[in-house]
Parts: sequence; C-alpha cells; structure tokens
Amino acid sequence: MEFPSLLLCLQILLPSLVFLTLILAKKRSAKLPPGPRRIPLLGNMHNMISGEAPHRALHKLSQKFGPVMHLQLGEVSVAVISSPEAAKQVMKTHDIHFASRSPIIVAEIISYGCTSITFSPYGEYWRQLRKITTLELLSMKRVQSFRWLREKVFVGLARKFAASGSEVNFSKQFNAATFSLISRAALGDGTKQVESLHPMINELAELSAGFDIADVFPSIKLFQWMSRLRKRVLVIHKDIDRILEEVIHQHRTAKNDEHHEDILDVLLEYQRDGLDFSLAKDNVKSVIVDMLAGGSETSGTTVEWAMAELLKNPGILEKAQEEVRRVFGEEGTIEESRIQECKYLKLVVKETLRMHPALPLTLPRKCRETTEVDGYVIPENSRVIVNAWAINRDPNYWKDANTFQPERFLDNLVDFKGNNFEYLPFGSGRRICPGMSFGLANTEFPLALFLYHFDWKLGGGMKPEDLNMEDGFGLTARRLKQLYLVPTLTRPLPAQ
Ligand code: HEM
Repeated sequence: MEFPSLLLCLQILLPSLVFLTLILAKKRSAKLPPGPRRIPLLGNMHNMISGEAPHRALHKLSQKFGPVMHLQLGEVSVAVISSPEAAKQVMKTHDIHFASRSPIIVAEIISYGCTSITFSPYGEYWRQLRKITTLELLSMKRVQSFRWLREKVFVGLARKFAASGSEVNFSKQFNAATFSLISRAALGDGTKQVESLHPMINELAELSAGFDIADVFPSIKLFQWMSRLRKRVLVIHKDIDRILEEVIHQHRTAKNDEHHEDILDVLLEYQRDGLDFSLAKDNVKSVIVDMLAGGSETSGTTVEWAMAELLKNPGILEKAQEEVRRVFGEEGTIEESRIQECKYLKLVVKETLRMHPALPLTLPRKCRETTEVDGYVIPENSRVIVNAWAINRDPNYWKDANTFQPERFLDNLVDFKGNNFEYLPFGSGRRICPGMSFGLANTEFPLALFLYHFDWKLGGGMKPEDLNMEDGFGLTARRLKQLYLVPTLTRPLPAQ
C-alpha cells in the first residue's frame, strides 16, 4: 500500500514543484525595462535636459532602448511606453493597475490636494467624480447647450479678424478666445473676473512643463521647503482661489431665471445635504480648475496646428474650404448642427490630432501594483508615461507618418475613442479624456467658421514651405513660433 501512496504524493507534488519553480524562475528573471546609463544620485536626469521637447527627447531614447524603457529621475522610477502594443497593455490589459495619477508639486497644490478629476487617485471618490463629469458636466447634451456661447465667442473673434484689415497673431488671439469660452462655460457668461484667470492658468501650464528638484526627491523635505516653483505656485493658487471664492459667492446670491446653466451651477448642486455623494467647496474649486486647465489650451493648440497645417498645404486648405462653402452656401454662415456633413474637415481635425496631439505625453499615470509589460517589470509606484506623440507617428502603423495627409483616414476606421492603440490623442482606458466631445466641438466649429468666411495667407509674405512647424517645450504641444496670418473677409459675418 505504501508504494502507490508515495506515487500519488509524487504525482501531486511534482507538478506543483515544477509550477512553483517556473513562477520563481520567472520572478527572478523579471527585470526592469532597458534604459540609458544612470549617474549616481541623479539617475537619468541629464537625459531630460537635452533642450528638446520632452516627447521628442523620449522618442529618440526609445528608438535606442525600446518601446518599454526605464528611467530613474532622482528617486522616481519612470517607465516610458512608446509602442501601440505596450500602450495596449498599460491602458487596456492592465488598465486597473495604471489607473492612478502620479502627481507633481504643481498638480498637488492647484488640485486642492489631488481632489480634482485629473489628479485624484483611483478609487471611489474619483469614480463618483468621473461619473458626474461624464453624465453631467461634459455630456453631449451639455456640450450642445454651450452652442450659443461658441457662436458668441468665435463669431466675436471673427469680427476682430475682419476689423483688423491686416496680419493677426492667430495663436494669441485664438487661445485667448478659447479660454474665454471655457471659463464662461465653467463659471458663467456674466462673471467679469474670469478673464483675469487666463494668465494664471497659462503660467501654471508653463510651470508644470519642467520638473522640479523637489518632485524627483520627494523624501527630502528640505527640497520641498526650498523649492522656488512651489512658492510661485502657492501664490498663483491663492489668487485663483480668491477669484473662485468670489464667483461661488455670486452664484449663491445672485441667481436669475435668464441665466444659462454653467458647470459651477451643476457642481454647487452637489453641496446640498442628504446626497449619497456630496462635494466640499474645495472639491468644487478643484474641478473648476480642471476644466480651465484641461479644456482651453488643448482645443486652442489643436486649432492653431490645424490652421498651420492648412496654410502649409494649400491644396488641403482649398479642399476643406470648398467643402465648408458648399455645405453652408445657402445658410451664409455655419450652423453647428450640420458640421457632421463636412466629412473632409473632420479628416483634417483627425490628422491634426494624430500629428500634433495636444498632450503629447498624455498625463502621467502611476503604477498601483508591480506589473509586467512586454516581459519587463514596472515596479509599484513608478510614474508611467505613454508617449502618444511617438505612437501616433509609429512608421509600422502609419505610412509617411510625418506627412500631413487627412485622406489617410478615408479608408481607415481607426478612431480616437481609445480602442485603437496606434492613435491616442485623447488617451485610453479608465482615465481617457472625458472632454473629448467638448474639445472636438470647440475645434470643429471655429475651423469651419474661419474657412467659410475668410481667405487666409501667411503673415509677412511668408511662403508655405518656410513656415516653421516645430513644437515648443511644454506640457501641451504648443507651436514654438506663434502663427501670424492675414485673414481676408470674403463672406459677410452673421448680424450681431
Ligand atoms: C482637443 C482637445 C483635448 C485633447 C486632445 C485632450 C487630451 C487629453 C488626454 C490625452 C488626457 C489623458 C488621458 C489618459 O490619461 O489616458 C486627458 C484627460 C483629461 N481631459 Fe482632456 N483633452 C481635450 C479636451 C478636454 C476638454 C475640453 C476638457 C474639459 C473641459 C478636458 C478635460 C480632461 C480631464 C478632466 C482629464 C482627466 C481625466 C481623468 O484623469 O480621469 N479635456 N485629456
């Protein structure tokens, strides 16, 4: 009897031992992704100060070290993802492990201790906030409800262009108009203080572009205390907070029935007692900052690049203009509900988002649990950067990837809703941009309007081939050089 029972034990034990040995061997062989050589203490910080825009610098490094790359920035472990296959693993297969954000000092301060949609860690609070954002703040219905505001702001800008009679700084004027639109949608049309928020939000975007020594050595409290960036951000935050306090007070005291509902109105409803989920005043303010920071420069930059690409490519400009003028010829201006008919214009926007994603490195995620990607280990708490700019130009997926060709999307069903990992202008997975519809509406309407009513030339008599198409150094892929254009009104603007 003894022999068969020993055999039975072996039969059970042996496979388990083999399985265990395999797992242990796999664990032992699991290694960090490759990356450039580090120097003591600083790690790879020297690799990030090449003077190039971070998405380009990281792209160059990834061509040498691979689509899953590891960098050590001071104390912070960073994984850089640069291929559609690896992005799919991060944003789909293991999305839940990467669904948190990795906040930096600027973000922590301006988001009232990471309580905004963008910076709150993955968990119940973020899920509730995200639900309110998708279903109420940025729903399709809400986006359409701001149609009157888009018309008011962008037709107003078109009037300024028409009155100028000469060259205009398109970049500056369009970005100011987009901020005006977003801030009015968020805080109300009648609120005077909103315009003064623009330079502050702009400065915050600039400050979050670089990295601060305190961010890469979080355990050294002296660096936090010494950080000049931290001091500056605290000052700006205080000013923004004061303005938001005033606007909230006005909303509470001066309601009238004529008033168009804005995003702040909706958020204040979540301050009532007796709700399953309610928002403290600081939470409301953090979401408003999210809208102002996340919504304005992204759409503004996209339109700026679309106009630059159109003027660089006169044949494409002519085709887009012919379509818009044909579709709206009888109306005499742009009727937003019919923009769907402008199929070619939509391809132009899609191609602009491919070549110039407004957030080229999306928004850094945080690895919540050690995870294997492409056979490499991404350690828990690493910062994970998905280089959407590099992925959107991956030559394995895109023919003539560096050429602006809206037609490439004609027979290509790839879209930006987060299911095609070779095209990630809005990210993907749980943290995908909730402002996609709003961003697109704020891009397509002004483009159609400008193409319909004006003929355009480059400023300073510049030839298309001389237009500089470099992007600058920033969180958003702004143009390095501002775009100067000469608008000529060819079809009258709608009456006021
Ligand atoms: C063309 C316009 C826009 C582009 C290209 C864009 C792009 C992005 C990207 C790449 C992300 C990160 C996604 C990820 O981590 O996977 C993001 C997140 C976000 N965007 Fe947008 N965005 C645009 C417009 C807007 C607008 C208009 C709003 C609101 C007014 C907005 C609000 C947000 C918020 C709140 C998040 C954070 C979501 C979260 O962490 O859960 N975006 N956006």
